[in-house]
Amino acid sequence: MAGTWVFVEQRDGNVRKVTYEMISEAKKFGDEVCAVIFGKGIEGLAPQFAKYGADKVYVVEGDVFAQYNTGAFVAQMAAMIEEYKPNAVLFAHTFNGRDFASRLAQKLNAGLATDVIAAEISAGKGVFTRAIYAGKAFAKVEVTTQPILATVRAGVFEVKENPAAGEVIKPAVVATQANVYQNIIEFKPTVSARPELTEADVVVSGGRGCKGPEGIKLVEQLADLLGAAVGGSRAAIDSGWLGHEYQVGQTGKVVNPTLYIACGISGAIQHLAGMSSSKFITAINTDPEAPIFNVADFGVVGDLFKVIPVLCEELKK
Ligand SMILES: Cc1cc2nc3c(=O)[nH]c(=O)nc-3n(C[C@H](O)[C@H](O)[C@H](O)COP(=O)(O)OP(=O)(O)OC[C@H]3O[C@@H](n4cnc5c(N)ncnc54)[C@H](O)[C@@H]3O)c2cc1C
Repeated sequence: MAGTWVFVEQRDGNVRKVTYEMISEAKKFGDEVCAVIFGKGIEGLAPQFAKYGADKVYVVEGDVFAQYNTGAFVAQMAAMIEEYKPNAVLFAHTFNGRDFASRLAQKLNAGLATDVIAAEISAGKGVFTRAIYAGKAFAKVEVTTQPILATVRAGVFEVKENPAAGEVIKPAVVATQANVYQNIIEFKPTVSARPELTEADVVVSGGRGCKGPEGIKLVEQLADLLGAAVGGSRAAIDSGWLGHEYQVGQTGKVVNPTLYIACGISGAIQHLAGMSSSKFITAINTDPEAPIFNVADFGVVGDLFKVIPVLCEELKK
């Protein structure tokens, strides 16, 4: 068994940055690195993976792969693993990546490390660091079955250019419509000019302290001046001030930006689970005892309705 495979996370030909992060990191393990892409009309994407170090690109085209669906993707990947025998397969720790990797692990009876933030992979052994207890502690887990499977958190590994051959390989397509047991009837993406929450370099989030849509508007203004994504605590989401897709935390999205600005968010453990690995954390909160200040690099004890407008004015200068 040889080679580290990286499953390409893409939708409609838009490749998520975490794919390049995984390819760049995989180079460190000294083994052959292969990108694996499933989709329809995606062959043109193949050359871009070579730039970051893909020695080979497995391209699997077909109608059945037009949208992510568990049955067909698992059947196809399992057949390819059987044929090519990679040492490890990495997936993005996204909703689809989590679904895919866990179902594949079950089918192959293989070990899976999830939400990985550091990895060491050698022949037959993968040692991974992952956050546990909502980010309060870190566990090192060893996967000893083959292939080694892992889902990787976005934003933890650096993207590095490292040109490689990128030889395109077209494996036999074995998945058919018979493997599809749920159809996506309609897909409506949220249209936003802001960066995608899990990939943004800066995230500005609002919590219950925003007190309503007016406070959230201030958060959005600050985000737009910084070219940032908007996020929210569950309290803000449950109050209906932001859609569910904005929730950061244990039951929402995990973000890992360079800068996370928490506005009117107390810092409950379930919220920290989604943002505590941000490189720099800033908090605006009226309560100096708020737990968010325990993880903040920089904090403003103050009323967000006063602090954010001043910040916005400064940023406009
Ligand atoms: C199983 C489970 C899963 C959960 N998953 C998540 C999750 O994924 N994400 C998540 O966020 N939560 C999650 N929660 C909820 C979590 O426990 C907290 O209830 C939630 O994060 C609190 O949101 P908040 O910080 O906005 O509100 P609060 O805790 O009410 O904090 C509001 C903060 O705003 C400050 N404030 C008030 N007025 C102002 C002002 N004018 N200016 C500045 N600051 C002000 C206050 O001092 C306070 O610190 C989960 C809970 C459970 C049980």
